Amino acid sequence: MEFNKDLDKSLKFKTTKSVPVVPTFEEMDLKEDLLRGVYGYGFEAPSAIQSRGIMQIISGKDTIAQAQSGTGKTATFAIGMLQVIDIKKKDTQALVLSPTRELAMQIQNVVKSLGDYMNVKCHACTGGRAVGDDTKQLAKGQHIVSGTPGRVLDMINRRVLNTRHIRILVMDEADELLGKGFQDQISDIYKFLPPGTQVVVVSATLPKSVLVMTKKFTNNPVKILVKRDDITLEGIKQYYIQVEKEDWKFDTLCDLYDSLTITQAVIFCNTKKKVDWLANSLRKANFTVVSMHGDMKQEERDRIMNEFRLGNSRVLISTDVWARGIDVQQVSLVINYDLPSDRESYIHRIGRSGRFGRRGIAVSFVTKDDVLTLHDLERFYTTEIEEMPGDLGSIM
Ligand SMILES: Nc1ncnc2c1ncn2[C@@H]1O[C@H](COP(=O)(O)OP(=O)(O)OP(=O)(O)O)[C@@H](O)[C@H]1O
Repeated sequence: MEFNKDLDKSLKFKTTKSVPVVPTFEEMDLKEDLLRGVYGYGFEAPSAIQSRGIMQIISGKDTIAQAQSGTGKTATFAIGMLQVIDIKKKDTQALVLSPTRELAMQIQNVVKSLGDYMNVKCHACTGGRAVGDDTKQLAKGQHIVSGTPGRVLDMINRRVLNTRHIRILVMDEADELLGKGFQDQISDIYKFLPPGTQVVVVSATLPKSVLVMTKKFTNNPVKILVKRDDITLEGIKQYYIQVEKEDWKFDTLCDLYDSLTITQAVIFCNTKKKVDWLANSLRKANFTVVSMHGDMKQEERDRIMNEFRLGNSRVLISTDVWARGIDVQQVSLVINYDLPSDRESYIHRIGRSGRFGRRGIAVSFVTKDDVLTLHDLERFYTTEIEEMPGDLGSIM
């Protein structure tokens, strides 16, 4: 009996008591050139997760950091890493893993910007590019590597990425990385890291099954967690539109098009094929859209990302390759043309809007078959998804 009780206790996950809140960046005692980088990037005060997480990471403790979408998790681990690396040494001292190439590159950019005055070298090590380029870049010495699991593992196996001096591993979107698709690669990479490597686990969603799994990688971690009913953001209003059947979605979307272009919008479909079909159909109907998914060549993906980030294209259609982490502040509207197939994806998708306190709107198209899934989302996150009032333009 005793044993079971203990096991039960060990499976309870709660935010660690006594995680201090540090209200300003000055009080974090950061290196001067890092602090300059933080202000230079335009940050004035730390967000909730930054006030709690940065110092824990700097202290060297394994850290599980959960916070709502768009609330500054990237800078939490970026500032943490930049503070602890020794810039005088050329070795790779920190490794960040994330599930998509675009996210790994975005993280590289954030690290380089925050670490600009430190002259940090940070390389994005992602699939879809020439291996030779990685080899060249890594040979120059990179303090921090931000990559996708497959390419990172490949570079380690080829002895191009030396793991001997790595002291911190960040798993961004950790629940995705520890899911079926990446689990084995993550375990393989982990085996190459020096014993005692500090592990930082980050995501907006951390289901219990994943928290259980983190036990394999972490040692008595500090936990900063969000209760399930606090995961959805007040600033993102959630609506649904009931459509009789699948065929009606297209006309519904066409009716909304003008509102989509007021700022920028992302439309999610569940398959690559459907993304292609929807993009082509909209273009045939004379609407301007761009699309992106994992079967496209990397140069094409890069081009679309650039155009979208610049605001030159306003409506992007994509798969869940775009669901996590991607930060384009001008996105204020997310459409689920298809409802996502899991609860976590819903949170990540709608979180592409409403970045850092901005307002966002999420609209899900719901057929009769989806009604139960929609109710499940409402119940699970204790949130309200209302029927969309007539005119989207009027609520934007
Ligand atoms: N302290 C800050 N002050 C002002 N802006 C900030 C601050 N921290 C982060 N931001 C901005 O907030 C936006 C969202 O940050 P970030 O992408 O790190 O969110 P996230 O928590 O990782 O979200 P997601 O769960 O979607 O990955 C970014 O544009 C970032 O530059």
